[in-house]
Amino acid sequence: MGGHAKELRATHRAPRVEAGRVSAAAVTFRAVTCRYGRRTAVDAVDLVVGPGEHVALTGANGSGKTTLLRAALGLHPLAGGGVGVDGFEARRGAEWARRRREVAWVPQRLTAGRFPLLVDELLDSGGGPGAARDAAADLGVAGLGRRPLHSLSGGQLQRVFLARALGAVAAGARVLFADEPTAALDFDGQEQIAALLAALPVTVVVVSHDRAMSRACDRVAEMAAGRLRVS
Ligand SMILES: Nc1ncnc2c1ncn2[C@@H]1O[C@H](COP(=O)(O)OP(=O)(O)OP(=O)(O)O)[C@@H](O)[C@H]1O
Repeated sequence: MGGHAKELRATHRAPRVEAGRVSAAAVTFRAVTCRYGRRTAVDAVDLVVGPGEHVALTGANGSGKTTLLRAALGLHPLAGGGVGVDGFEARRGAEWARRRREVAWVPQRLTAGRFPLLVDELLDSGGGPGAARDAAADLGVAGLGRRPLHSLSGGQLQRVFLARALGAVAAGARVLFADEPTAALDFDGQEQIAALLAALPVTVVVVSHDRAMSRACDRVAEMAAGRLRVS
């Protein structure tokens, strides 16, 4: 673990998520390959993330980071390889559904559009409604519960999705995938979220172009043109 990560973990506690009540799982990406039509977006990626380890996934735009995480959740088909959580590789629909309960998820490109959900309804959908609402309060979006998602600003929406994911962790998810969770946040928000994720006692894979986030992680893995370079 890097010195900065240790320091952050020592000084910040994730809100309402107690270390003793959650456990972390290993995540194993094994020769993961994904395509869009004939174009290969993720090319035989191998990565082992230990239980409780925090890995920042960086790399140029279009290098395959989002596709890799979506494939690990069953949201993009695998053209080859597999993704194990504590050694178990999902294959069938029900197994992917279980995977999405095991792995808390902060998606990228939070365009709620006209999606007809209220903030509270989204918070309640992550499996840990009470903890998600507590996290929403800690993240400064508690007062937005009756607002439709499409009426929020980008940063507010990002905080709501983070709160939902923290609720899922409190409810037992042992892994968190977050795809650019600070992209829409102000500077204070970026620091707050980097510290908050650093304090989480679960396995974390976070896509980020934000150096504070990379520094708060144990390790950086860099994607380039669909391939992975681990430092
Ligand atoms: N729906 C899609 N249809 C076709 N090609 C796609 C689609 N989504 C992504 N791609 C392509 O797959 C490749 C990887 O995209 P991906 O979104 O995984 O990259 P990324 O590293 O997450 O990028 P960014 O940092 O910009 O978010 C890119 O070449 C992209 O153009």
